[in-house]
Amino acid sequence: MIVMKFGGTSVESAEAIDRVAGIVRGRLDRRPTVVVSAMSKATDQLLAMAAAAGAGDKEKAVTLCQALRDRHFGVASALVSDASNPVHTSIAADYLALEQLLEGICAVGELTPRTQDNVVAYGERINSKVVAAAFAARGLKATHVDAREIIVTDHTFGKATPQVAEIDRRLMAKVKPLIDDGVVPVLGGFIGSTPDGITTTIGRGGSDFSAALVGAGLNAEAIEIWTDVDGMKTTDPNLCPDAHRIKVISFEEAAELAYFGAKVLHPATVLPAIEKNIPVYVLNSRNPSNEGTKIVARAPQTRNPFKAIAAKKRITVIDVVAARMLMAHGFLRQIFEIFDRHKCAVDVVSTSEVSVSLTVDSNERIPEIAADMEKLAFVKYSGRKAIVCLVGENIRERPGIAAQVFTAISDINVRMISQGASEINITFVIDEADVPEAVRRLHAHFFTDVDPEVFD
Ligand SMILES: Nc1ncnc2c1ncn2[C@@H]1O[C@H](COP(=O)(O)OP(=O)(O)O)[C@@H](O)[C@H]1O
Ligand SMILES: N[C@@H](CC(=O)OP(=O)(O)O)C(=O)O
Repeated sequence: MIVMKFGGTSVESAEAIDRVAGIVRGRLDRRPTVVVSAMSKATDQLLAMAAAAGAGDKEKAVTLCQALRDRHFGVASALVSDASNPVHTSIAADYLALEQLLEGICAVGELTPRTQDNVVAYGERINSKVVAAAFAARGLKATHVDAREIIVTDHTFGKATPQVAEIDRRLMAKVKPLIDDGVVPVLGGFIGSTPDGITTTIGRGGSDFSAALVGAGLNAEAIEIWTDVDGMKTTDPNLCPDAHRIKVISFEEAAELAYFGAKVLHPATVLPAIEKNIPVYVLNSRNPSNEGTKIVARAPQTRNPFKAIAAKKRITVIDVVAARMLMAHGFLRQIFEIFDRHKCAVDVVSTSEVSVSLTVDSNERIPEIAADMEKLAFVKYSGRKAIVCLVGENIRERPGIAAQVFTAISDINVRMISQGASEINITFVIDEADVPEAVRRLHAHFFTDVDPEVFD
C-alpha cells in the first residue's frame, strides 16, 4: 500500500487532474490511497471570501464565491462530460450551502475560527469529489471518502490536532476494506472534524500532514508527495534557478528545511512517517519519471557540508531589554508565558546578559504581545526580517563552517545567529530585502561542486 498526495499545483486544472489520473493508473499495483489538496489558490480565495463576509462586504464575498464556483464547475465538466454524473449535483449542493454560510456570516457580522474552517474546508471537500469522479470517468475503480469521517481532531479551529489512535481505527474500519477490494480511496487533505462532527482544518499546508497520518495509520510502504518541482532542491528554485535536486535527505534535515521555509514539504509530515520508518518521496506530477527526493531516517555521508538553504520571510524580531533582570530567576519563563498566552510560536532565540531577542512569524498580535512585555522590560520590535537556514547533518564534525558562511555574506547585516541543538543547521536573521542576494551567494559558495551520489 502507498499513499499518494497531490498538492494544489498538481490538481489546479482539468489538464493537471487528467495527468494525476495517469500517474495513479501507473501505480495501481501498489494499492494507492490518494490525498488531494484544494486547487492551487482556492484556499486563499475561500479565506478571502470568508473575511469579506465577516467584514459585511456581501458583494465581494459573493463575487469571489461565484468565481471559484465557475472554476470548479468548469474543471468538473471538462473532466466528467456526463451531465447526469452525481458529482455535478453534489458540487451545486456544496455551493448552495457555502453561499448560505457566507450570507449567515454577513448577517452576524462576525467570522469565528470555527466558521472560517467551515468555509475553507470546501476547497478540499469539493476538489476531492472532482478528482474521484475524474478517476472513475477514466475507468479507475475509485471512491470519494469524506476525510472528515476519518481525520478526527480536537477543537483548535485553524490548526486542529489530529487524534491519531481514533484516526488509525477509522482508517482500518473504513479505508482499508476499500483498498482490499481494489478500490482507490480519494480523500481531501487539510480537513478533519471533531468527534462531535464539527469541521476543522489542521493548519496551512496541512495536506502533507494528512497524507502522513493516512500513510502511518495504514502502515503504508511509502508516502509520495506530488508537487510541481523535481523534489526538494538545494534552495528555492525561484531564487536560484540552478538549484540542484537532492536525491536523498534525512528526516531531520527535511524537517528543519520545511520549518524554515522550504515550502515544498510540510514539516509535520515527517513526524508520523519517522515514527513508523516509512520513506517519503517528493515527486513532480509534471515530470513523473524523475526520481525526486527520498526522505529517509539516516542520510548518507557526503563531501558537501550542507544539503540545502531555506529562507523564511515575514519574520518580526522582538528585542526585550531588562538591565540586570534577564538572568533573574523566572524572567525568561515570564517572557515565554506571554508568547504562550497569545499562542505565538517563537523560532530563533538569542540572549545576552541584559537582553533577549526572539523571532516570531509577523502577525497582528505582536503589538499586544509587546504591550504585555512592557510591564516587565523595555521592548522593541521590527518586521520585514527573514530567517535564513543552512541545513546539513555533515556540519556536526566540521570546524570553520560558520566562518565560511559569514565570510560569503560579510557585507550583509546579520541580526541574530543561532545553531540549533540538533547541530544540523546554521540559522541567522537578515533584512527580508537581502534574502535573494544572501541565498544566491551562499548557494554559489556551497553548491557549485556537488557530490553526484546525493545531488543531481
Ligand atoms: N528547497 C526547495 N525545493 C523545492 N521547492 C521549493 C524549495 N523551497 C521552496 N520551494 C517551492 O515550493 C513549491 C512547491 O510547494 P507548493 O506550492 O506548496 O506545492 P503544492 O501545491 O504541490 O503543495 C515549489 O514550486 C517551489 O517554488
Ligand atoms: N489547501 C491547503 C492545504 C495544502 O496543503 O495545500 P497544498 O498541498 O497546495 O500546499 C492550503 O493551501 O494550505
